[in-house]
Amino acid sequence: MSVRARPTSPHLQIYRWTITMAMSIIHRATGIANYAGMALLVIWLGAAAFGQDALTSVNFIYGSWFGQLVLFGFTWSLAHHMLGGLRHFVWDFAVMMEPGQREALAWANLAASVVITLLIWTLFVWMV
Ligand code: HEM
Repeated sequence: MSVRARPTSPHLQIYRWTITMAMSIIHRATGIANYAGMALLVIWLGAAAFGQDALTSVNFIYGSWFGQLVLFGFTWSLAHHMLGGLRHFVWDFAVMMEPGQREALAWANLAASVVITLLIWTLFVWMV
């Protein structure tokens, strides 16, 4: 029996990628990453409350190259998500929604998140 091709509804592999679409997906992904990152913060605070040995162990893991990579990613995730939240706040006033404006805002979100992350790490990690 031959199967008749059914119409396909649009999905990610069909839509042309745009920066606003990518930012929307990244906003949700960073929201999820923020949950995981907050768990790392709670583990660190818990270890500090537990005692010096526990704190030293967690600091050792977080201070390793992999730990630093994860924390760097978490910093970027927080910065990117916070700026994304502010972007939604701007849209709440029904501005910056026209073609060109929304793309500019999305690129600014991405660029500022990288700048803020590098600034935080420069000031609070690399220069300390
Ligand atoms: C550790 C802190 C945070 C966590 C764990 C978190 C988590 C999340 C998650 C999982 C989502 C996705 C929800 C969904 O798509 O159904 C989300 C959406 C959102 N977050 Fe956050 N978030 C955090 C901080 C923030 C901050 C600081 C802001 C604002 C400055 C913010 C603004 C928003 C907004 C506006 C949305 C909705 C976006 C939309 O409608 O598409 N979030 N957040």
